[in-house]
Amino acid sequence: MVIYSLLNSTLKVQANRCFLSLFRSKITKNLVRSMSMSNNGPSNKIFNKIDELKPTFIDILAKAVEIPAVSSDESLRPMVVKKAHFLVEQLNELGFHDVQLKELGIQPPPVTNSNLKLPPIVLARYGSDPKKKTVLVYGHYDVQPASLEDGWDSEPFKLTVDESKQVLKARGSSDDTGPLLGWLHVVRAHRDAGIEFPVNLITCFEGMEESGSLGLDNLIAHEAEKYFKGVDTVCISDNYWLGTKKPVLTYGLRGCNYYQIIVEGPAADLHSGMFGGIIAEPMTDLIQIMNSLVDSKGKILIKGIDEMVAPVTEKEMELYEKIEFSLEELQAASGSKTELYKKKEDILMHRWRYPSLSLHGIEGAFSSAGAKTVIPAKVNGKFSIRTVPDMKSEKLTQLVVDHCNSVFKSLNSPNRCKTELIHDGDYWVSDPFNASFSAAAKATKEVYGVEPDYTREGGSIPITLTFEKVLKTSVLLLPMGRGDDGAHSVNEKLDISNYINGIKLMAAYLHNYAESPEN
Ligand SMILES: C[C@H](N)C(=O)N[C@@H](Cc1c[nH]cn1)C(=O)O
Ligand SMILES: [Zn+2]
Ligand SMILES: [Zn+2]
Repeated sequence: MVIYSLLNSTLKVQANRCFLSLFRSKITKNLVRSMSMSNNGPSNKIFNKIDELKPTFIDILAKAVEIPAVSSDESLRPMVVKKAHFLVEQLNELGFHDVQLKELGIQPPPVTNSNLKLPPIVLARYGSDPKKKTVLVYGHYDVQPASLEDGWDSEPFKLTVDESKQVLKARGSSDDTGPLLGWLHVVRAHRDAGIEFPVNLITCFEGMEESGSLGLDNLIAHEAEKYFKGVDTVCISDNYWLGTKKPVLTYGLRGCNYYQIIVEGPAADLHSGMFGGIIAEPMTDLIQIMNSLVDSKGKILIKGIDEMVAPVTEKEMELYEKIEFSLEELQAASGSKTELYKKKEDILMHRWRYPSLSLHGIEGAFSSAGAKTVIPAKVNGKFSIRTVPDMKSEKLTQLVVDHCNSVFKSLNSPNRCKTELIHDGDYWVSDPFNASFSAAAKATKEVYGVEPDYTREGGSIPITLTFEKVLKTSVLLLPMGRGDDGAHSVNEKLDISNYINGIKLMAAYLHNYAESPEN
């Protein structure tokens, strides 16, 4: 009744005036949606269709993961581009319109091939009804590297359907090819079931997320008033439940600053029998510097970082108490009992709201089997720092570079040393009680029968804050996979139930958001 009279008065205002302010047009859009969707929520019909389409969804995932779209491997860049084209085919087949591949130009240094093109952004629309809300869905089609030698039980770029465990195993199954395809499957299910799509959908799929989302900030700024004009909210499905049983909605991410320390000296790799003991070895210098960054308890040893971290508040402490968490599940996910903390609060805080520094590897070092007696001439040590409020990227980089330079200086080495930022991406923390989160909480109840937990994530999705700031919209993180999926690790998997229920969750979320009286 209230809705009707409000709607009537809004429509009268419309009739009496020749224009609509942005504010009024938003209210009208919401009320019209409330009315038309009220008897029509996410029906069993769409859920049944999603169940029916399960073999098709698995088939499409199999085709997608076969393309080794590793963004960090320059030699595989054509494969990343091939996967973008694969998505374009899918989008066209489903009836998306205005499908565009947006080029981002040449990859900035540090890069080996100075003419390397960044992979394109895949933009597409499904519907453009001014009476409907517009949801932008972001996902990434690039993946982390993977090879059998890393210890995979099966070929990483071939989907293994493990019937006994009911899982889909392949690189990208959970991060992020499976969830990205989920949005396309929601469209297919609506189309095949003959159900009207509840919102206008815009896709923004990138191929550089695993390598710092290079170029995407600029594209979002450029398209804010063009392709992305009118976006009411952004939804990202590119993270995971905290554990293996309870669905979650995520309202925070850590940022990531990725660095390399390059140490070089000799003109070429040398025989350690001939030169060992008589020249300064780059690797020896590098190890000293890397060893000075973090201790075995995870404490960052670079001065000035702790001072940048926002203090814990009492209110924040209460949030951790409510969250369901199992130490055993964490141990199963890591395949070990090597955790540094035992208490839930300590573990969650150190994953979500404190920075961490991880040493990733050394390019140029001997790393194969056998016992090669070589002195590497040039080595690049790679490490990253997960950032949290209120750390500032530029200040952090200054602290890191000063620290590495000072340690190198103390070695009195004749070698050359340079420390540089490879890429950075901001942390993000949001209000988890806006219309988008409410729609997702309702959807979670409808699909899983439970209220979700509200979590933050230790990982990073560099572009999240940009969407929020530049498009001036809310952003929701709606994960599909579980905490033990093995993203970035060996034998990455997505449970079949998470894949199918995740698609239902996306569908229910879009319907609920469309019906919501607010934006
Ligand atoms: C959480 C997301 N699925 C993810 O894996 N993000 C990467 C992004 C990244 C890569 N370099 C810096 N950030 C991550 O958190 O490692
Ligand atoms: Zn990832
Ligand atoms: Zn991801």
